[in-house]
Amino acid sequence: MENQEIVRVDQVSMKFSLASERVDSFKEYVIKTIKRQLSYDEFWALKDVSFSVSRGDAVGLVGLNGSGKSTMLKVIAGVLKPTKGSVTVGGSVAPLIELGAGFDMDLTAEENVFLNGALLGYSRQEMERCYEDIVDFSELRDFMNTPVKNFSSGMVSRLGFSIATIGTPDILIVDEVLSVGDFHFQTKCQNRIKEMLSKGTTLLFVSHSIEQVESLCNKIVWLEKGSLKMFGEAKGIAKIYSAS
Ligand SMILES: Nc1ncnc2c1ncn2[C@@H]1O[C@H](COP(=O)(O)OP(=O)(O)OP(=O)(O)O)[C@@H](O)[C@H]1O
Repeated sequence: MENQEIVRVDQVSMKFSLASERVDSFKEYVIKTIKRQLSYDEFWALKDVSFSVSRGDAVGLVGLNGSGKSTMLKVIAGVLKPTKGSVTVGGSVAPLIELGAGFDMDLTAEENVFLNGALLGYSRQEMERCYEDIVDFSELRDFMNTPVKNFSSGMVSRLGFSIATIGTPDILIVDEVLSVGDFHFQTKCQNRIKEMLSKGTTLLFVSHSIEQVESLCNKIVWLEKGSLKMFGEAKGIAKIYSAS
């Protein structure tokens, strides 16, 4: 990797196998599997995608539904292993993907702060130091003793975002989280991301709002049906994308 390069995506392709026929029961599934009667369609969600991200860049991933944006982020976050190609990442990664996915819904919000912190690799002491900040930022002080199963999806996301952004990671991966929560909280999240950017964090960001991408990002990766359509300076690409 070159000095300033922090993420390199090199000829990445990702294949999913989809069952091409309907199976109505588990029994039928087992029988068909044993008899090798199940057939699968191959689906390439990413096709030979390459780009490189420099330290401090804020990269917006844009494209229509199903173009492969979330899959790309998951491959970079290491959640999915690419079928072909490779991804090289030169720093710590905080993935804000499916916020609250690590929560235990039966536990209270407070218990989940410590559980989620542990999942993100923080010690109990570190989490105790950050606890007040998390409660403040989430604006959920009155609900910290409530089981998370009673939270609305917006509240779950607020808590998840507040925990996931306590540190200053080298790379922040944000998938659509800014589209949840109300306008007031979206603005707060956007400001926190800007703060992290000003401290040198590199951002990879999926949003359906080209305005949001333009406001946060200096580079754009435009995906179309799994292929890279354009990659480069945000301003120019945003104009072409908006007009398309
Ligand atoms: N685990 C999976 N198994 C099978 N197919 C999948 C899986 N994950 C994604 N896909 C398929 O891959 C394609 C790309 O999905 P992806 O979620 O990356 O698109 P996206 O650009 O993020 O879409 P959206 O804008 O709707 O969020 C879609 O057709 C989707 O159905």
